[in-house]
Amino acid sequence: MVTLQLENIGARYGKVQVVSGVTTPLIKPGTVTAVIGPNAAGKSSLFKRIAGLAKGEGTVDTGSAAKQRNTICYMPQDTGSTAVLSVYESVILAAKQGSSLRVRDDELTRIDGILAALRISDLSARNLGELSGGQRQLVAIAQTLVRDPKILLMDEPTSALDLHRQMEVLSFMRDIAKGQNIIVLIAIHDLNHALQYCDQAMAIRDGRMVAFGPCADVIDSDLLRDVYQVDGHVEYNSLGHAHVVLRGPHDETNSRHSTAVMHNPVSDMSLAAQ
Ligand SMILES: Nc1ncnc2c1ncn2[C@@H]1O[C@H](COP(=O)(O)OP(=O)(O)OP(=O)(O)O)[C@@H](O)[C@H]1O
Repeated sequence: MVTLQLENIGARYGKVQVVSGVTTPLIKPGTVTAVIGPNAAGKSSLFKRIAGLAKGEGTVDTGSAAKQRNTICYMPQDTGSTAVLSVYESVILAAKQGSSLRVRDDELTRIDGILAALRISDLSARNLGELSGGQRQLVAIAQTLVRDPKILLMDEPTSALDLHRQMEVLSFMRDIAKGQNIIVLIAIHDLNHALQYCDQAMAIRDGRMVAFGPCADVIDSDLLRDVYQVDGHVEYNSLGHAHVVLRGPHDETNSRHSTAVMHNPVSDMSLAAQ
């Protein structure tokens, strides 16, 4: 069974340390975790470190999936490609990465299924260079999914998508996590989407994890103020769905609040582990 646990994870570029001391509780299969935090907080760097693409200290424990092929797949934020390939060719190459180039019928069926689920089958014969930003992002999602990862790290996978597609893709990712019993981590700026589609949230600020737990516990007015420097709160609508209501940028000079981060990552983690 795949699990994910980070122990004292750091990430650095050369001598510059950008992530430090990230320790999580055991992340279970079948869950979607939102990785949230402001620009330059270290979300992408943490993903790269987990995927082995950035240097740094600490241990990434993936449970019994450790030795399987494609245990961890990272879908980067920048999905631009200038390769002279059709969409279908690029997805086949992604599926065959690191193995024989012979493509079996069942693999083609699986690729067709993923393209259909993302509603991009009609793009199959198009060249990558001719696609819109949103279309390229959907192809990148397909390229990641066909590798059949056990742990999927998606860096702002919906940033170029229209509202309908954003909801469709996030709902699809949640279904895949539950249906295939895999672990999905999504770096995301839209806190309402995190509340709606993710089971739990990890908040990063200045390269450190400042909270981890169920979304409704992590995303609150303290987090908005201390991590995002905005004033606001979380409300529940008649369907019981939580959503963030923002009042505006937090003005420190008019505030009697402390700027200390209110979440205690350790107590939040114990809450998450219950
Ligand atoms: N290749 C690199 N070389 C040097 N510094 C880098 C590199 N990539 C990122 N950084 C720095 O690491 C810090 C964290 O960046 P990172 O991309 O991890 O943040 P992020 O939380 O994903 O931000 P965003 O929400 O803006 O995408 C930033 O200060 C950034 O400038």
